[in-house]
Amino acid sequence: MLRRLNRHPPAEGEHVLYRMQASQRAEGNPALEYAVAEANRRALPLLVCFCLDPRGEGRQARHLGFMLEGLAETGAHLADRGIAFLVGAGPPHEVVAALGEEAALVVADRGYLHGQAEDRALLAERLAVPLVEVEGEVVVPVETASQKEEWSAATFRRRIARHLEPFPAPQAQRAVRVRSADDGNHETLRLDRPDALLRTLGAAEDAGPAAFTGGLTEARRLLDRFVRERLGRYANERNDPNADVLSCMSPYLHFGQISPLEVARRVRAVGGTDAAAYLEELVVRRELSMNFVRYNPAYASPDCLPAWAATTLADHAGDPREYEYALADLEAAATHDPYWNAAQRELLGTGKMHGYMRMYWGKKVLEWSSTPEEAYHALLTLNNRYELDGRDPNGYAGVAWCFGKHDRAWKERPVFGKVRYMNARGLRRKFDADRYAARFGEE
Ligand SMILES: Cc1cc2nc3c(=O)[nH]c(=O)nc-3n(C[C@H](O)[C@H](O)[C@H](O)COP(=O)(O)OP(=O)(O)OC[C@H]3O[C@@H](n4cnc5c(N)ncnc54)[C@H](O)[C@@H]3O)c2cc1C
Repeated sequence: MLRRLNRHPPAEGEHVLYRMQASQRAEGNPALEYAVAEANRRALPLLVCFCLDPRGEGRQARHLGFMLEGLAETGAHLADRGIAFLVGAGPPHEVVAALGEEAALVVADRGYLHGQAEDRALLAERLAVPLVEVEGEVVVPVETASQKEEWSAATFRRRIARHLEPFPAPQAQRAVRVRSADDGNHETLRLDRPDALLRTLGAAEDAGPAAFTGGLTEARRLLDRFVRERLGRYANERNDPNADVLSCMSPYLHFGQISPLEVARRVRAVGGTDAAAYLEELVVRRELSMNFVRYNPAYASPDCLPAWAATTLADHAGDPREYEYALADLEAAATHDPYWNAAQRELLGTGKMHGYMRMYWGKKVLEWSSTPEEAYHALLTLNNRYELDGRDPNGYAGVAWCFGKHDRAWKERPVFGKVRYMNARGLRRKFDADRYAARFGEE
């Protein structure tokens, strides 16, 4: 999906500029391919720029390190294609606007969070040339799938299904007509010295590195392993954290290091129940999250909740809590619950908590906080600080789900009201929770 973000007439210029933000890859990237086509049409070189923004609050070295690994590979792939990759530091609308002064056209990709949309709006204002946005982080463009906020996965599934047959085609890759990779005319930060960059960006180092290496090559290696060794058990075992059947695509999707369409097509080619269960998560659930942040301006607070959930939580706001923990206790995995602590330790140690435990983890914080607002804040803080895939539409939707979003009312009970409840007994029924607790037990 293409969208003009300002009304400037076509401009003469020395190059076409692609401002890479959400789609941090040189393959399967619709914004990049559109920019190549536009540069070729004008017989101009294409420059790709990426902006490291030191204003990013509370970002951990683990996120930035993973991102820089991916960007280094992307830079090398772009160079192979004859395209210069310029990395700058500073507020994006300033860095990109400066490079855009001599551009005939600026192209942007599309992230859905408020900060990303605001960046593009500021850039559209600053530039004196046309700015075009190209959507590439979804299988079905968000406004094509639905024109409004969807109530649940069931309502969204029906809408998006109409656009999945025939299944969207992969992005064709074009050669550039005019090379820019070796003109040496532009300044760029060196990605081969990530430590220096992390210092420049003021990244916090509380968490230590995550257990994943960034970049498309690693994403494809994991995807390949998933399809060969794990997909066949996905439908039955994806809710068992001891089974190790997940794809681990979320960090790579979050940073746009692999195309969601590439992942979807690879799995779909296998077919069968397991592939269908996976596509339900990757396409329906993930793109429902994009729908949520696109259409619900309050996605980062309990104000986003449906009326029934807000009402029932308010009705039970005064219920006594059996346990109450402050953010610091939660962060330190210092609760009375060995399963919850194990989940928090998995997160701290690896940068990725198992998906099934994320639900339990969120529900318990709601149960153990003095107010739903405090619980909401604690969950988003921990999720965004430690999950490698945090600060993502999926994270906002996942936290909101713990408070009733995209869900229905259940039997009423203390603290939760009619919001779905989870307990340790339920975990033990589903899988060997003690084995999981031992795996991520205290040292
Ligand atoms: C409280 C809570 C917080 C969460 N925070 C995040 C987050 O910050 N970032 C994030 O990407 N996901 C988040 N999720 C959703 C989900 O848990 C993760 O996407 C999944 O565990 C990632 O691991 P994977 O790639 O190995 O998953 P797989 O099971 O292999 O799934 C493949 C892909 O499908 C998508 N997917 C899977 N489950 C969901 C889901 N429930 N909702 C939406 N998309 C899904 C993801 O893109 C994932 O990469 C959260 C869920 C909850 C309940």
